[in-house]
Amino acid sequence: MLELKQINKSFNGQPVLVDINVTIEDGKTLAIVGPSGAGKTTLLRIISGLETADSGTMIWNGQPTTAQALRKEGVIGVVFQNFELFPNLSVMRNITLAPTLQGVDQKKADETARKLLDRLELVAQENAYPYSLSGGQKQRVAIARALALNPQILLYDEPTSALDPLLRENVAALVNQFKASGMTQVVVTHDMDFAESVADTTYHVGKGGDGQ
Ligand SMILES: Nc1ncnc2c1ncn2[C@@H]1O[C@H](COP(=O)(O)OP(=O)(O)OP(=O)(O)O)[C@@H](O)[C@H]1O
Repeated sequence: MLELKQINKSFNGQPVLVDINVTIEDGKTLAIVGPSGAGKTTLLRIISGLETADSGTMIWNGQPTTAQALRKEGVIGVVFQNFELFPNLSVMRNITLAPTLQGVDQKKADETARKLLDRLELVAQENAYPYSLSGGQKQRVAIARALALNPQILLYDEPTSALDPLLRENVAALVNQFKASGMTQVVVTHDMDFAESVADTTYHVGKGGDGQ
């Protein structure tokens, strides 16, 4: 369980997040919702260690920690809004690059990647380059890449916004499939229908007070 307590963040003197208290429960899906500009992405970036809070604490399984420490330990995986795939690498290499940089041998990394490609229906795309993939395929590669590092919490930033609306149900099915296998997930979205279709708990950013 990851707890965020009294998180505050301002940009240029403008408060964006004020006293945020949120708990990410093991095996559950938390949706972080709120209007545009409310600070959803900022909160996700703080949880994933890409942004630093001005104040507040994080507690991981009862122990005080920092997002940077969690990131270093590989606790958190992130699926970015625009997927952020490496354009000059094949699907396979996109998935295996980080594990091999972390010391996993190439053969083992390839083996893990092939299992993920199979699970995410990307076997035929193994040698393809990102430019040739559909939006849904790019997103599944981004998910496979995050899962290759075996994170304990998977965060998604606006997973439906870069996709054809018809694919929304596919993403929801995938998130729910991961939940069934025990994954802890956090989904940042402004899409309330999507949030409802995946979330065990919904946290409202930008309403003031404790939105959980
Ligand atoms: N690096 C930054 N420097 C300055 N201001 C920032 C920075 N990042 C975010 N902001 C500001 O913080 C506020 C919240 O932004 P954020 O992207 O977290 O909102 P959001 O709820 O995710 O919005 P959207 O749904 O439109 O993506 C906005 O006013 C934004 O301009």
